[in-house]
Amino acid sequence: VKAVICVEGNIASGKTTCLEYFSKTSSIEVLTEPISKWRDVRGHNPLALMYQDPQRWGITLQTYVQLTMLDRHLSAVAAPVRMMERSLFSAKYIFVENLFRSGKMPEVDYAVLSEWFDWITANICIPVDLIVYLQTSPQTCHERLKQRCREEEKVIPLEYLESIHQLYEEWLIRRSSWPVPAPVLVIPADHNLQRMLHQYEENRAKILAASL
Ligand SMILES: Nc1ncnc2c1ncn2[C@@H]1O[C@H](COP(=O)(O)OP(=O)(O)O)[C@@H](O)[C@H]1O
Ligand SMILES: O=c1ccn([C@H]2C[C@H](O)[C@@H](COP(=O)(O)O)O2)c(=O)[nH]1
Repeated sequence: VKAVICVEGNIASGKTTCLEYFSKTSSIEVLTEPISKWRDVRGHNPLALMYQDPQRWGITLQTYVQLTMLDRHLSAVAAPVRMMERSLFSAKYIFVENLFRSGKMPEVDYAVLSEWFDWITANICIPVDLIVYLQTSPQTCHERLKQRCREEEKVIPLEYLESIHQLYEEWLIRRSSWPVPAPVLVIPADHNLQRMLHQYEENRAKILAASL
């Protein structure tokens, strides 16, 4: 039986580090976010453009994110357990929603993206068995983001991470915004690396149980 686990969390919450840890398990295959594609589609960088001018380029980035995430979800599974970074769902429920709610996405762009998303989810089966939510404070993410130093992300203020955090909490904890496609395992993720790895080990059985 194959299982799909999506690792969700704010920007720089530690998702890649978590996936890297579990990639050492032979029964687990890991799919990281297609961010290299978002930074280079035929020589263009829609991620950088979006941060520079979200009003103009938000729909461009999010259309491409939606395509590349769909491609990830539909790619052939090669191991008993698949762990992937984020999902088609968070692209829409967190990032598109954030652009729209903050007034940075025109209503018509939001409508077109929503029509696409609704069509995809109504016509294509996107199986998810478990969501692992790395729950952090926006301050922690802000510090880790500065430390990581991705060129495109230098313009991200703390307020942006606070909005993303609120949307994640509404979706996965308060469950007041959008449908949650799978059970949620919450892992507090403000701790240092050593403690985080220890917590991943403690949660290993629960995570792998998704494949039973
Ligand atoms: N528990 C931790 N404590 C301190 N720094 C961390 C921790 N986990 C990850 N980092 C660092 O924070 C940055 C963001 O982590 P990363 O795993 O890339 O997050 P994400 O994939 O969620 O954006 C990286 O520089 C990483 O080395
Ligand atoms: O739908 C999306 C998904 C991601 N992004 C942005 C947010 C970050 O700048 C990167 C992803 O980096 P992580 O460190 O893996 O969180 O891409 C977006 O704008 N829209």
